[in-house]
Amino acid sequence: MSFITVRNLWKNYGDQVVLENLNLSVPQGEFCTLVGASGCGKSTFLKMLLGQESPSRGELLLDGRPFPREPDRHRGIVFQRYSVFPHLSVRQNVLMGLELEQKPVLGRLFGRARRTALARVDEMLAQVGLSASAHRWPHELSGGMQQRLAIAQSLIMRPRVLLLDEPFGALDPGIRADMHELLLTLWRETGTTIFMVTHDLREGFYLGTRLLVFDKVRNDPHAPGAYGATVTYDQPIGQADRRLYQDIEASVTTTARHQAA
Ligand SMILES: Nc1ncnc2c1ncn2[C@@H]1O[C@H](COP(=O)(O)OP(=O)(O)OP(=O)(O)O)[C@@H](O)[C@H]1O
Repeated sequence: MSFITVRNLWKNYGDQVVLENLNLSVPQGEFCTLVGASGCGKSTFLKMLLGQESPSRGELLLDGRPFPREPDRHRGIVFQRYSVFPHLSVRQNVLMGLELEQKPVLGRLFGRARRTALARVDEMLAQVGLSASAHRWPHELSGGMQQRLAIAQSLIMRPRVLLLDEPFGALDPGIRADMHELLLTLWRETGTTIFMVTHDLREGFYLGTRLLVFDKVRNDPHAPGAYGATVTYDQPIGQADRRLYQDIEASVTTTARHQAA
């Protein structure tokens, strides 16, 4: 059964076609990795899944119903940077979502409700290895720790869909490897459906259960905005071979060169 259905989806900004004719059917618990040349509309697609942007044409369905037009607790997002609140401690950053959910006006929990929420927060911090940093400020954390915090902040809300926009792009290779293992563990534990944008095809192959390549099939050098990108490869990972890897890398590089020209 399709959890997320994308049907004949288009997105334009003014005269510029960014995405054209996207069609996907994604079951619950899938880990989709999205790759493609810069400017191919990967982040725009995530923003539509989040409810921050709406499609120009076509359908986006969650459990067979139109996607909520506003971001909500069922969809979490982590960006490459700046996903956390700099003026809140680590613990408060993770607590805030629960407080706003339960007390949308006051934004604060008291008494037993607060103790229960804090117990959940502390458990989440332990899962991402940040227990010892609970009372620190985000600027006191390394890049990897900040991304752990951003992931904790999203997952505490138990989102049905987790959107990751190049979450490890700014991290050193060693830290990235640790983050990969952490993310895979959390994904297996929570069963959440993930869409993750990456510029690293290897990372896409390693983490995902399904690889989606965004690319332009048509290009008019005189009218660069006339055609948008679409999904050119939709590949279950595991059945992928070296030849496919090379084909995808070549097609993405060719489009990147066209965009830069
Ligand atoms: N709010 C907006 N208004 C107008 N144009 C936009 C807006 N958001 C994105 N675009 C344009 O849409 C195109 C796709 O942008 P998007 O950020 O989705 O690409 P991307 O594939 O995620 O790129 P990158 O890999 O560099 O992050 C770009 O040409 C961008 O300039």
